[in-house]
Amino acid sequence: MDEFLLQHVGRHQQLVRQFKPKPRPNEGDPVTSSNIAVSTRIRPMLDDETSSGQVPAAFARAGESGVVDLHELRRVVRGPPPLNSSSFQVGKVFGADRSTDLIYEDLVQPLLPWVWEGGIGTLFTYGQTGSGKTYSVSGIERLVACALFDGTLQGQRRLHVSIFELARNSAFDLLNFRAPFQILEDSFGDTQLAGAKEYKVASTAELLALIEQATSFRQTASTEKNDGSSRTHAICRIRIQDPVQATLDDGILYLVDLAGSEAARDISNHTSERMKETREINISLSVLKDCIRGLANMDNSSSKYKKQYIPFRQSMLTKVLKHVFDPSGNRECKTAVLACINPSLLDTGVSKSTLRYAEMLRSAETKVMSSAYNPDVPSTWNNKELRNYIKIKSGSPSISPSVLAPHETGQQLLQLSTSQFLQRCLKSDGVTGDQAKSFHAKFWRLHIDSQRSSRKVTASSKKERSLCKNVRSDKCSSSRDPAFEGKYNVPNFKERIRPGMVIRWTPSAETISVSPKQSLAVVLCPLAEDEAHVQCFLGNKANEASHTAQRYLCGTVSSGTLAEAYEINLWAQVVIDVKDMEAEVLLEYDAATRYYHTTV
Ligand SMILES: Nc1ncnc2c1ncn2[C@@H]1O[C@H](COP(=O)(O)OP(=O)(O)OP(=O)(O)O)[C@@H](O)[C@H]1O
Repeated sequence: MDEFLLQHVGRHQQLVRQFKPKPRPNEGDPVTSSNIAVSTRIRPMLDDETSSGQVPAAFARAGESGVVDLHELRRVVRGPPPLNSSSFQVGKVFGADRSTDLIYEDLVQPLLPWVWEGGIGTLFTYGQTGSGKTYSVSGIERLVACALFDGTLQGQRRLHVSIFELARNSAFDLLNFRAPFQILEDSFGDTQLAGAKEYKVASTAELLALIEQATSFRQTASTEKNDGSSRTHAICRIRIQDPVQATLDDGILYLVDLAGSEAARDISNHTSERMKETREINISLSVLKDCIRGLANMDNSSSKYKKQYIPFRQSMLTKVLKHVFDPSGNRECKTAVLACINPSLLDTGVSKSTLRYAEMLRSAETKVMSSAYNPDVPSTWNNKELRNYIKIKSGSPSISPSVLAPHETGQQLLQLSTSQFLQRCLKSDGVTGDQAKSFHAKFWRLHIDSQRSSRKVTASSKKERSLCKNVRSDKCSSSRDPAFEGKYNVPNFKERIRPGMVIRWTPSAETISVSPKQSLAVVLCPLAEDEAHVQCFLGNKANEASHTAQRYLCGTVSSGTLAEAYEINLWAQVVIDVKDMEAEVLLEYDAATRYYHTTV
């Protein structure tokens, strides 16, 4: 495939120059107060890539913030290869000309006041091998080391640092000659590093010296893509303790540089030992992806009722990142994710997968904002509504809304630990401990009361959401619509209906009670005129009707978390009349996300 792509770089560049992007549907204002910020960095092409004839195929879209365009060339039997373009929406895109300083200012700097005040903040980078994860994290670590001691953050704090790596599902201490240690969950559900060294640091220079020491111990190897490839996940954990209020939770900042995923092409020359190591890395990244999927599928507006299984205990990496993924976690955390992309034409497949997960995480952040405002349900309040409540209901003197909730939503304030909540209240002039406790109790009472009646709310918002999903799938592109068939003299799809074909359909008045919301379905088998139900899938009966059947048993197709991503539910079936079928739809399976996508 590489050879084919390199042979056609000229055509690729010409088609990319002619590419006219379709504007992405307006997804509303960018989310600014959510707990997860997702950005993408497209690194520059490296000299050896350019000299081997590779060209860039991933671009930040000009004029549309947060959109990445990815252009592949598709191999066809006859004729010149066409361009297959996909676009992805993330929070921000940092193109090849953007510096690490800029990424730090945008993604990580906002985490620092948060962890300084006792919150948990995490930055993790992911992406294929050689995509610039270590380059980005090491730059960011240096900037964090400066910012923590430059006096901008107010108040006295004690800082403690551990740096370790995860390899083969075990943990090794990079500040203690790679000594192995245990990662355990304590009875409060918090992750503990049992046996890892933790150093107290009092200056930028001390912190930088520890980071450098850890880097020298980190396990690297040469890969097809990267001479100094990190073959482990490296984690720098900075614990921030307030010596004046020792009973408060410590703030924790995690800076995580993940090992890169390797495509089949990258591992062709691996020894069996390296293959084993690659398998372990891929397993832990796959669990991470399952956790991202779980997080994206979780409905934050009703999380207490719609339990989503997030398998964060299945790998050491996600155990360490438990605070990011555990839906029942008792501390609010903020997470910044940097999805790193190698722009080369040869890497579009893996880049696509990286970007799909970035989109999934972004959909997790948008859901936090999705529930409609209800004055009796604190979890539906945005920051302005929350501040208003604090101003009116916090007693006299009133608690300062900008100190208690500088940027949080109601849902986020509920996730704040009690000690953090009280500590913030006490910063307002004249507010006593009793007043702070009583306001905390009042806020929580309102939340608990709202939960008792929220089952009804959940049911109705579920209905709204599935209607939205319907609108989205109605818009899905059909590559075999009647216009196409007429123009290119292809037999009408209704003459070609066969098992496995995906069709778009509109439920008629009779079928609407069966499945009012489905608009895509996969054909399973024809039904004879008199057959109300399929009786035997293995015998002749179910399938003996001719291909001119008027009704088909079909599996339903539901929308996934991403736009234009679908899941096929063979077990949820519906009988569809041919007259209700509108067009054939081509879906492409993406093994990485385990969703089907409409082909471009
Ligand atoms: N933004 C950038 N500007 C210039 N060079 C970069 C940039 N990002 C990465 N590089 C270079 O690309 C190469 C690969 O980067 P890096 O080692 O950070 O990749 P990685 O994603 O950490 O890879 P792995 O997963 O294999 O560890 C390095 O030589 C690095 O210096």
